[in-house]
Amino acid sequence: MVKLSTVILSEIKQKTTRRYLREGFKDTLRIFVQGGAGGNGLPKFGGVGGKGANVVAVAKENLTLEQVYKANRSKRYIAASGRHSTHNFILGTPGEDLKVEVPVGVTLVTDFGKKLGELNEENEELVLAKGGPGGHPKNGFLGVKGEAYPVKLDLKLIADIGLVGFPNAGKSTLLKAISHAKPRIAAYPFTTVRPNIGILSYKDLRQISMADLPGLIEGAHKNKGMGHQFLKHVERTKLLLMIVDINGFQLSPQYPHRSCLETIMLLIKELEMYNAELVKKPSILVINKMDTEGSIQRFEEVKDKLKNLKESFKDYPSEIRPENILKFCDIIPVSAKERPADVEYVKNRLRNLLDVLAELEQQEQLKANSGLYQEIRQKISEKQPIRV
Ligand SMILES: Nc1nc2c(ncn2[C@@H]2O[C@H](COP(=O)(O)OP(=O)(O)OP(=O)(O)O)[C@@H](O)[C@H]2O)c(=O)[nH]1
Repeated sequence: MVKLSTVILSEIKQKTTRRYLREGFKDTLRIFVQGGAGGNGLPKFGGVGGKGANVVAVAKENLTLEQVYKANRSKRYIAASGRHSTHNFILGTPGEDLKVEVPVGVTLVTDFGKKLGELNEENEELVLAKGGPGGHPKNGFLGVKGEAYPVKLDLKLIADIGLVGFPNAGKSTLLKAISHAKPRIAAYPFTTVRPNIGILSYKDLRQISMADLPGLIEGAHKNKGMGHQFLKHVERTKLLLMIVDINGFQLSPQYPHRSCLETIMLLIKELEMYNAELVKKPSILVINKMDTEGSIQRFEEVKDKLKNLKESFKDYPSEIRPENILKFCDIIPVSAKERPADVEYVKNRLRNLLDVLAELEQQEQLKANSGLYQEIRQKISEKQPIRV
């Protein structure tokens, strides 16, 4: 009996939710920064006070926001003041800058929404708060206070490709298959949240990174589920890989079942609601689960509709219809789970597309114009398969 119920339960239990979807997701950290005060001058001798130190952020690979937090739980970074001018040291010594190590990929924004900058390279530095000048004749020999305000550290993943799709579309399956089970877990903040990054390796040693960005569901723009939290990571990817199940999608029994075409429409809508710029990114559409029963017929039915999305979407109500139409550089039916050759083909096309984009970027042609997708499509078709 116990054995029977275990079997039944294991049948019912399809898969557990990903850990980072169950637990809270945090990829920002708010800190307080204060530049050091300038030292006072010495009017009697015309002495100038030392300048207050700056608070400087320094980018470090493999550092997480959690580590930043653990290194200083008070989250306060107050730089040293400059020394006062004295009889012995007429020129006060300036304070030594306070360096705050932060993860590569961080954007730094003040509470007033002012973007201080982003740090995308190892050891890149950014002054967060300037120290005040020392006291001198023009300020009455009184040292000035340093800048002080809270700063938000906002971490965005940097990957070449952003993999987006509704739950169960097969994102993890594809990522695992395409990166040959070498998924590297991103050094990511607050450890409970770890969007996966897979590395696609090619015979010529080229490596391409792909981030699996889960949590997107229908209605995410109304803050359903994880809302749009993960979509910010798409902003920094060079191309989008959208994946849908040929059989469509149903979030739960309370939600309507969406066909494959509707799923594509809703995905584009969600991207657009987050940031209309996202739908201008070069994208490839992967239609997954082509091994399932009836999939070939379903694909035949939808194939032509995918060629003209604008026309195919026009009769849907505006709440679910996107305003912008994403133009796919390629549409690929696959079985991520059952057919390694399909996965290899996708891997090839991604490489082709990234190569074409790099060429176009070099020629500074990558401007949003209607003929561009035609050109990209043509160029990737001319590319030879790459040995993967
Ligand atoms: N038949 C079939 N099943 C697949 C295929 N790809 C994925 N699946 C199955 O679909 C289910 C969901 O796959 P996942 O890779 O976890 O999907 P996901 O998009 O990462 O889902 P979330 O983790 O919810 O975001 C799993 O049971 C997979 O085994 C496929 O090509 N064919």
